[in-house]
Amino acid sequence: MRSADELTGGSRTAAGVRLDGVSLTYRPRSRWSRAQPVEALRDITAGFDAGEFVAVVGPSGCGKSTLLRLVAGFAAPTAGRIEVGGAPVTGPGPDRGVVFQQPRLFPWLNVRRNVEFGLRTAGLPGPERRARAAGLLELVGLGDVAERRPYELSGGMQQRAAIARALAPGPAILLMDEPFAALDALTRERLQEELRRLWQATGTTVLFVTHSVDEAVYLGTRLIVMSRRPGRVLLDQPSGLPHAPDPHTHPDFPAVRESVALAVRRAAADDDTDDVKEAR
Ligand SMILES: Nc1ncnc2c1ncn2[C@@H]1O[C@H](COP(=O)(O)OP(=O)(O)OP(=O)(O)O)[C@@H](O)[C@H]1O
Repeated sequence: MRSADELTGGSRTAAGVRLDGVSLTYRPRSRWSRAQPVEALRDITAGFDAGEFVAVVGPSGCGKSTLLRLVAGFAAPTAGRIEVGGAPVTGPGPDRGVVFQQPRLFPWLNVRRNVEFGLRTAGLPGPERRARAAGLLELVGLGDVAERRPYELSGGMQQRAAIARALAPGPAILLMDEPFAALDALTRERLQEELRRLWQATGTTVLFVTHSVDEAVYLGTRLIVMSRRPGRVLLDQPSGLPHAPDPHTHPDFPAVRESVALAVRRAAADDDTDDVKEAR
């Protein structure tokens, strides 16, 4: 049995995240555009410890993906500061692995080569690359299909491959943007369970965006509820549920889920937001 370090590269330990007064307003790219600026996030301050599983929920359009993109370094905040592992985020980096709603695998590469991709660009020698990819594919249950192309896999298998690819460089934090939203209910449940197991095995920090309160409470050790746009943090609490064996079976699960669901309902009903003001 390989250790978690061997499987994930072991090059980095999990990192904490710090957001200080983070705001982002999307502005039209061209000065000739008639589109209005969109204030997506306003003054977000939060800190997440290394190894936490942070689940972010909130109404549609409240800025969840934007928050993830900022931590990933795909965009820069209009105001405020973001640090991962104590270092300011100035762009994307191998310390942050990203998994999107769609697997976005390279169709011209087989599954193994997809997982090896980041390791190849990082210059890892062939044998080490192959060993690490094989270990990760085993861990996500794809050992048997390593030589197949993405189109030959089901949606759930493709998403497992995307998770293995994101984990391959040994990221200090895994950023996941509704990774199971496009899957059928049964596959989604299975992958949630597997992700919990992977998180426990690798100890990496996870920032996970979802629409599902149940999924957030099942997976998250830390629960964040965002307001309607411009997104602010309405609720930030530890889940308080032990994550083994299965949080679903814990007697407090329904109460925690209800408190988060209530905060989401309040956020969605809040009509004192810019979206609603603009619509008036
Ligand atoms: N590139 C962009 N240019 C302009 N506005 C944008 C851009 N990307 C997102 N927005 C707007 O910013 C707001 C936040 O978007 P974001 O995708 O972060 O929300 P979300 O909470 O992830 O939404 P959903 O839950 O529906 O996926 C939305 O009003 C969206 O329309």
